[in-house]
Amino acid sequence: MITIKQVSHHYTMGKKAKETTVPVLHGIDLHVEKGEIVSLVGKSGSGKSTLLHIIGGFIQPTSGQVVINGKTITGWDEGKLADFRLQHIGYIFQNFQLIPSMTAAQNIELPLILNGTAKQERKQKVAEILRQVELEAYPDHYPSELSGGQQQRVAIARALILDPPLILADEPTGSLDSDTEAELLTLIRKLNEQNGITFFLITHDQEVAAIADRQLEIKDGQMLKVKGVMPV
Ligand SMILES: Nc1ncnc2c1ncn2[C@@H]1O[C@H](COP(=O)(O)OP(=O)(O)OP(=O)(O)O)[C@@H](O)[C@H]1O
Repeated sequence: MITIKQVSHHYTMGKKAKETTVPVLHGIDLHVEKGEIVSLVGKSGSGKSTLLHIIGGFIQPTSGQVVINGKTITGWDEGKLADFRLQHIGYIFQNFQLIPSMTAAQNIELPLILNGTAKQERKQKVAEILRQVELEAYPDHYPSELSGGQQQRVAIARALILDPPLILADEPTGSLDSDTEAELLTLIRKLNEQNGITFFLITHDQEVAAIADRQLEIKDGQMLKVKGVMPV
């Protein structure tokens, strides 16, 4: 599902004459099988988010190759990447990133509008996914009228609505208390087992890392050690 070959990345900062480079990732190799849950842990600044953004095609690596669901996305233009993301990748973020002026149902419906799904089918799919994340009683609530856990379930429903085979999550439980976190982890496991969705999760949290089939650790931009099998 994800193959990363010798990916390195540095950011460039400052004005042209005084540019400095910030090296972040160094020769990363990584392979995630379809249907796996893989977690990535590492200290702040170790390069986790940069790697996630590279996997999602938001950042082109300085060197190396990224293959997602059989497609080598390295070097693609933004339009092609945006289409690819819509079909293949769902995102979940720590701060949910819901649109505050839209209800739960409207937030979830948005990707369906973007991909041109007809209205009746949209309504049907939103109702179905609201059931799956156990929010059928809250379609008309705005994000500010929902708890943190409910907001994150709306975000998960939005990530799932186009049936992507892969979900990338950046600290998905970072804003939740421990009970809500446990509920969310159960939901992730259920979605993995029932729908076969592959999850790649960045986390600081051992509870989250523990639900993964495999746990990767990054230190100073290099893959450190792997619980289970080797990353490639
Ligand atoms: N746009 C940018 N320009 C310059 N440097 C950046 C940029 N984004 C990140 N960095 C630097 O790259 C390094 C890795 O950042 P990254 O966000 O990938 O780390 P992280 O492991 O996700 O950290 P955290 O756990 O704190 O979110 C850091 O030193 C950061 O300052």
